Parts: sequence; C-alpha cells; structure tokens
Amino acid sequence: MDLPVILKLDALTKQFAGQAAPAVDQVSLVLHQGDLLGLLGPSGCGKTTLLRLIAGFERPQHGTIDLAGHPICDGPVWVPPERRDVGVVFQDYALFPHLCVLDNVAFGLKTQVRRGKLAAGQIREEATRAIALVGLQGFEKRFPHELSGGQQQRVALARAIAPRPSLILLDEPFSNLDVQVRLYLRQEVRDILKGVGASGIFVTHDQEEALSISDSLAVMRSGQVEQFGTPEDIYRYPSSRFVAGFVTQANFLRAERHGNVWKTVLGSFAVDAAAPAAAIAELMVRQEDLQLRPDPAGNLVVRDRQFLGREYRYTLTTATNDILYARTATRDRLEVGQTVTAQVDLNQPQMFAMS
Ligand SMILES: Nc1ncnc2c1ncn2[C@@H]1O[C@H](COP(=O)(O)OP(=O)(O)OP(=O)(O)O)[C@@H](O)[C@H]1O
Repeated sequence: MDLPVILKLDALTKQFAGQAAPAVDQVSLVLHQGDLLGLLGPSGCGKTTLLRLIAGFERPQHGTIDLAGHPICDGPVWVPPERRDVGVVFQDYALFPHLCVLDNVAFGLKTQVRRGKLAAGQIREEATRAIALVGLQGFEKRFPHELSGGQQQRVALARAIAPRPSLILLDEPFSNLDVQVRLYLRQEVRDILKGVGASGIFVTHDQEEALSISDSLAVMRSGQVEQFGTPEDIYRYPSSRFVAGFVTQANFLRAERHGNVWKTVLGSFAVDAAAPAAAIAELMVRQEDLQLRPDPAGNLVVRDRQFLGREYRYTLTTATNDILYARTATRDRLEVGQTVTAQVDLNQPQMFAMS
C-alpha cells in the first residue's frame, strides 16, 4: 500500500528572463511520505531550479505545488520559503562560520519558536537530538573550520532535520567531498533520513549515486522529466536512448536490420515487436552483459584493463575500431593486447532509434 502523498507538483514551469527555453518545463510528479527521490540529469537540465521552486526560492510562471496536502504555490497562493516546512542542505554546506555546531543547528529552531511551533526552552534539547542523529555528539562547541568537509555536511543535515520538516531538499550534498567520504556519507544520509521517516529530494548528476540511494528517480533533460520510476525500472527499462546512455552507461552497437534479425559487430539478434521501424538502430549492451573469453580468432582486442576491486573494467576495440566497455569478475583476467570473443547475454535486446 502506498504511503500518503507528501509532495505533488503539477505542470510546474519556470523560464528565466532572457532565456530561450524554460529551465523547468511542465514538471509533474508525486512523492510519497518517507521516500527519497533523486533528481538526475546532465548539467543545465533544470535540477537545481526545480529544487529551488519547491523550496520557494524561485517563483514559477505556471503550475502548482502541494506539500503535505496543502497548496504552497497555486496562482495567488504563495507560501514563502521560511514558512514552507522544508529543510534545505546545500552543496557548500552554507554553515554560519561564526557559530558553533550547536548554534548552527539551533538556528532553524528559532524560527520554529517565532512561529509558536516550539517552546524556547526546547531549542537546546532538539538541537542536541539532531546532532546525535548525525553522529556528532561531542562536537557541539566546535566551529565549522574545525570540522572536516564530511562533518560540516552532517551539521548542515542536522540543521535541516532539526525542525522535523515535512520535506528535506538536498542539492548535490556530496559533491564537495572526496570519493571515500562521499561513498559512506551518502549511505549514512539515507539511513538517517529513513531513520526519522523524512521525505527527501536530492539533486545529483552522478548516476551511481542516484541509483544507490533513491527510492524513486526522475531523469531530467532540458527542463523536463524524461523518465520517472524506481532505480531498478529505469536501469532495466530505460524509456529513451538519452536515459539509457545517461543511467546505464551501456555500449550502443550499430545494428542493421536484415529481415527478422539485427546484425551487429557482436552477432545477430532477433527483431521483436517493440523494435524501431528503421533499417539502422542501436542495440544497448550493458557492460556486464558481455562475457569475454580469449580467442585468437576473435574480433575484439583488449586495449585497457582497470582493476575496480570486485571486477575488471575492460576497454575493447572492435574490427571497425569502435570502443566497447565490459565489466567482468576478477577471476577472468585478460591481458592488454589479447584477442577475445564476446558472448552477449541478452534476455530481451533493447533497441533505440539512432540518436
Ligand atoms: N537565475 C538564473 N537566471 C537565468 N538563467 C538561469 C538562472 N538559474 C538557472 N538558469 C538556467 O536554467 C537552466 C537550468 O539550470 P539549473 O541550475 O537548474 O540546472 P542543473 O541541472 O541544476 O545544472 P548543474 O548540474 O550544472 O547544477 C540552465 O540553462 C541555467 O543556465
């Protein structure tokens, strides 16, 4: 059973003055209570603008926003950011440098007191609770410059969750962190948000990050949501060549139609009912769908091998000098320069019209 809807966007549109096209174009989507939605897309596709519209930092030309069942943006109805019951975590943490951790976290709670939602005497207790939730007990008196980047981002998260908002917005929250911190903090942030039952939307242009921490994903392109779904569905069944290329980082092989089969450099594949009605198309072959084996008569040559811990990533060249990528278990080690054959294991070949 679906949980209640916490956020509903309907045909939200924002065009900045002097711009030829809207930054956010007719975006409609629904987020359920307790879910984490990832906004994924290339630079300039409108992710941050969409987040800023939800936060109330920008005003749309058209469309509506409902939060927790109430309109917060709908024609003449306009709830300003500080009254939206939304917490925001920015890419650059945006902590107050002259305030210690406790006072940074307490800051948002003072607004709650002014709005009569919290007693002044509870500020310290609530701030301490949020600091403990992000694992920073003992750091209350430190200043931002005395913390690592990852710790600063946790303070920013504590500040956002302290007032227990209906929704938390995170704008590329991990992008200023080095890769190790990024990997564990993103899991931690997911755990923290899930632990308090918070609903969240986070912006990223990192597909692996989006797939790993979202419950649902909106892939954006030119201001529009090109595909919305679970990470699994989007990875397995990308609805367009754009989504397929951006999310799966697959290989796309030129395929020529000969009657009932598509011919590619890696063999022939049956044409199915959903195939594009074209003589030439592209076959999606994910990096993990290629099984490589040494074969002196093979038509691929290993150009590079990267060790990724649990797997190798191979760069291969075809007879027509195209590049393919394959990921295999580390027990199947191949040498650079070796000639190989690839077996392609596809349950259902996915074809896209040529882009
Ligand atoms: N204040 C503004 N005035 C004019 N144009 C803007 C403004 N803010 C954003 N834009 C334009 O709107 C489009 C969407 O920008 P936005 O920052 O939302 O994209 P993004 O997907 O978040 O990009 P990135 O991943 O690079 O942060 C871009 O073309 C950008 O140049």
